[in-house]
Amino acid sequence: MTRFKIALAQINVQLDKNANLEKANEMALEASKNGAGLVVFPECFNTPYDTKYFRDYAEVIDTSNPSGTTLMLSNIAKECGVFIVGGSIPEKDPWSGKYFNTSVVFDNHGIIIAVHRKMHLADLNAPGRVVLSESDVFSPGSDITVFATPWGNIGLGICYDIRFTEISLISARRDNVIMMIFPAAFTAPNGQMFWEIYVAGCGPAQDETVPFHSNAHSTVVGPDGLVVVDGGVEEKVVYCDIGMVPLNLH
Ligand SMILES: NC(=O)CC(=O)C(=O)O
Repeated sequence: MTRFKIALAQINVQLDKNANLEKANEMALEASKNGAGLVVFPECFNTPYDTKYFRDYAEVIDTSNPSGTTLMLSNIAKECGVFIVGGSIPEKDPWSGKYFNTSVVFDNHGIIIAVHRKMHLADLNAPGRVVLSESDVFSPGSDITVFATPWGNIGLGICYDIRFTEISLISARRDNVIMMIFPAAFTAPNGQMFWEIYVAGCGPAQDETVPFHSNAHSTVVGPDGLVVVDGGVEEKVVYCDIGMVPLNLH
């Protein structure tokens, strides 16, 4: 895989849409100066994440004649020479009158190369923490989205979509993606459950004398993405104390 740097612009989203757009511009410029080839914004990066704002902040997304936030992102991508995954914005479809939670992707010339409408809407009911139903406003999208980059194909979902692993599986198997990107506005602590997990893989030992040449290297990767244990190639039991890498409990 060709190497590239991704930048995740963790904007502190404000009520003022223009302030959010200016911040996006500023962070993309900084990211491109720091060598990023791809910049990602959060879910609803131009709108406070609350159903009471979605209709008022919604914009039409006309891919052949971009305007508003979409035009601004296109210009940033062009000026900075970076690919942009435009987080998501509330979209109003002028034909159906429906609203969608939509991510627009741009190449480094500012051309729109993908549009993803969130397929799985977050209807959250945790009294005292969060009670919010996206489906009060948004309609679900229907398509799995993959876009091509110089580094390989990349799959795209929005926040709650991550819970439905079929999206990632189909993108990996059908479109051979090198990575999945999920702009998100996870509530705490839900995000932690989806982004900070241990993964363990256990393979057979290597044996040069048989036709099947196993990779071996049974591995545990921690929630920080670092390899905690690599079992090498010999036959052995590989142990790992799970919980050694603390979850990030902010
Ligand atoms: N924005 C979301 O989709 C929120 C979500 O999924 C959560 O659990 O929080």
